[in-house]
Amino acid sequence: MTNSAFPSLSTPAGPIPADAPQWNRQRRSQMPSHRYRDVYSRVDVPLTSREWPTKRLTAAPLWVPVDLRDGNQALAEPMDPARKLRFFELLIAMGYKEIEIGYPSASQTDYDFVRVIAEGEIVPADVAVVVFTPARRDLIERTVESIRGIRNEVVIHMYTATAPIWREMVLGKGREELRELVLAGARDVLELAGHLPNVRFEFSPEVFNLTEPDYVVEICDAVTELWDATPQRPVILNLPATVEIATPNVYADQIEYMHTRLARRDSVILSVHPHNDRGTGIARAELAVLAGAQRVEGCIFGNGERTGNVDIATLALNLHAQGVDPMIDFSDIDEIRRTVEYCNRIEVHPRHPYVGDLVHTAFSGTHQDAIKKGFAEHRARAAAEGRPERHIEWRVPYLPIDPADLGRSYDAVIRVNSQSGKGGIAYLLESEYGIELPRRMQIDFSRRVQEHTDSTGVEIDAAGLLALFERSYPSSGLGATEATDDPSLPERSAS
Ligand SMILES: CC(=O)SCCNC(=O)CCNC(=O)[C@H](O)C(C)(C)COP(=O)(O)OP(=O)(O)OC[C@H]1O[C@@H](n2cnc3c(N)ncnc32)[C@H](O)[C@@H]1OP(=O)(O)O
Ligand SMILES: CC(C)C(=O)C(=O)O
Repeated sequence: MTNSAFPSLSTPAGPIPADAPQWNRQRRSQMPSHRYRDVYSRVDVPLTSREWPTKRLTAAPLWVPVDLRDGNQALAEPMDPARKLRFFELLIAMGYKEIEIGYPSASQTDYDFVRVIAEGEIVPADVAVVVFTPARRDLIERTVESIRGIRNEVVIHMYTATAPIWREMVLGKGREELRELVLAGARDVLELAGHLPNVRFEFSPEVFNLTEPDYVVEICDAVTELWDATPQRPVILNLPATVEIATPNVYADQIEYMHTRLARRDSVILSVHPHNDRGTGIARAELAVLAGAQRVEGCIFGNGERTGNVDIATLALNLHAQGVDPMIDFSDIDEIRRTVEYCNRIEVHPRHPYVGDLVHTAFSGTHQDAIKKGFAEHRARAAAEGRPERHIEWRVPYLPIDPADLGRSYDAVIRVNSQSGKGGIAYLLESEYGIELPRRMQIDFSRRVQEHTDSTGVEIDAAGLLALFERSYPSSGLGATEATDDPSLPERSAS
């Protein structure tokens, strides 16, 4: 049966599943879901008991932004040198201590940028830079050549896909041959850069999340042995969810499996690199840290191939919102966003966590009412405690963090349309014009605002509210003039 409004869609015509509860009348759809297999039939997830669900996030992991490599390789127009430099300077200013700066064998631009880092004086001494390479000798040579002269710590990050489909379809190798390819690459890295005292190594078994667990432990252990990982010169093992394929708890199980089985564990920095194909990159990274990950690679605001890399700004601010220092400075999030948008030439969505234009805004009446009461309580409590408002505990309903922590004002916290109520309208008039409406008048005026916004269908700003107010109550004498002492009419407060 076709749906007249949406002719290309057909109403599901299949049966209601036999085991569906009485209250659920959904029918089987026409979607060809039988074409896909669940994760449990694609990869063994052998953990039977787990510690991670009982753990808590109490400290920030080491954040490693990969915007200049993984983010960059996803852009229709990769960053030019000026954009790369601007992005890099932003990352330094925010406080990142390890930054992936590129894939020097990919293009002359990437190579030249590494040379800019090598030859300039722009990297603080306590910042390590990461360069990325596949396990191919020619490309490893080019990578090592690119870092010559860098005095900072450098991480050479080598990757090879290890999952069966990639092994067979892309690289044309069996398990043993692939192991040999990885070890040959690792030997090349060691031969060409092992003598450089400021260089450390990282290995990523790409598509870790679809690789047989015993095999990935075997490969990783072979690599850490070859590179002779020690606590003084630890090796980073980075376990990517290159393409998300399962619920985040499965990834947490996979990470805990590795965390508890890897050899030389005290000489390994366990790192994760989630993507966001299922929209669960954040959850994946958070659960992975519970499961033993110490380092997280991602992109600020989640740029990256397909649906992006995990968003390390959201991850960090999730910690902040739990009272944990994110170790990265987001106190001017709009400046960060402007720079990221300029460099990536991609806009940040208005609903993007923490940074979107609308994420600190309530249009709906009951939420506005709660926020208004929350602000009043906040101010009163600060006064009662004799402490600045910015220092006391934040408890305002519907605002998970204080927008001021991110350098934002409260201007857009309440915006009025037909979904709004008297609390929000009163808040705007009071905060913008110092007009305090008595409750009876709030009720009356909000009815008039409702009529107005219902008929126009659009938002009304504070100036529009004031004009409507003056038209509605000409005898109030407010607006540009004096407050009245008639108790049924509003007062203009001293502020
Ligand atoms: C998950 C990730 O983000 S991985 C990073 C992906 N990023 C990029 O690819 C961006 C930069 N890449 C590039 O500029 C180019 O791909 C280059 C310069 C690295 C290589 O270019 P080319 O030599 O033209 O090779 P091409 O791009 O076709 O790569 C495929 C070849 O590399 C091999 N390969 C792929 N990954 C790896 C690896 N990690 N280690 C060794 N070989 C690999 C493939 O088997 C294939 O070999 P074949 O040609 O013998 O079949
Ligand atoms: C190779 C790794 C680090 C990666 O970029 C990925 O798997 O997405």
